[in-house]
Amino acid sequence: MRNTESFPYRLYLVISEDDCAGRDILRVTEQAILGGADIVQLREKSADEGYLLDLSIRMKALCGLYGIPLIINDHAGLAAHMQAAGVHVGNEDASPVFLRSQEAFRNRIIGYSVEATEQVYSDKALAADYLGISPVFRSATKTNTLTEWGLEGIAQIRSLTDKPLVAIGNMQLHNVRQVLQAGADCIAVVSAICGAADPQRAAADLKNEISK
Ligand SMILES: Cc1ncc(COP(=O)(O)OP(=O)(O)O)c(N)n1
Ligand SMILES: Cc1ncsc1CCOP(=O)(O)O
Ligand SMILES: [Mg+2]
Repeated sequence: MRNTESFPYRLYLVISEDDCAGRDILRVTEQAILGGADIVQLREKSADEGYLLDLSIRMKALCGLYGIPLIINDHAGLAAHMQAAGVHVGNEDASPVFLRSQEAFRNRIIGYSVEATEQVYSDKALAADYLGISPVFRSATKTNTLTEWGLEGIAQIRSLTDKPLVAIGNMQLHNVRQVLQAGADCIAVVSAICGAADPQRAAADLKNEISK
């Protein structure tokens, strides 16, 4: 049986200030939540430490108002320090095995990106709460990627693990149905929400498609 009880989320907003087309990141996040995003990841790749801490605290307060978990990308120390719901790490980041051994992460969500088949049944994947299928389709938002998994890749990963699977990479209204049918549990989105003229509407349309 798939283990989605520990990770019941279906629409995952991944966001940075740069993704918001000049709009306020907190406002875009709130609109996405109002539209149906049920988990949020702050993914700032180049913000300085002090600024990132301040922004994460404001994001956590906003998410807290709606009972939405905040995941911090890459920065495990920051996630623990500010008591975020969890951290997302890839293959260049802290290992999920190491993080899980730390008291601070025993009860926090750890997400891990899978970029190659052998990673799906690795110790890192076993230690994680969900696996990011990274990327499902090529995306202009993140270009330093390895495998474009496609629908066949999702089905292959599904056959190898019961971990909750988060599909990321060019997730759009027209492909989420097939992505879920192929075996993903959750859809993670940057540009289709953050770059939309109406982020709330875009999130609501995606959530509606996911919930069909
Ligand atoms: C949900 C989700 N899946 C995959 C990623 C990618 O993480 P990573 O491979 O560490 O790359 P960066 O995001 O750090 O550039 C993600 N962030 N979220
Ligand atoms: C962070 C990340 N990890 C794999 S693809 C990607 C970017 C997804 O962005 P978009 O939803 O705009 O394609
Ligand atoms: Mg990373």
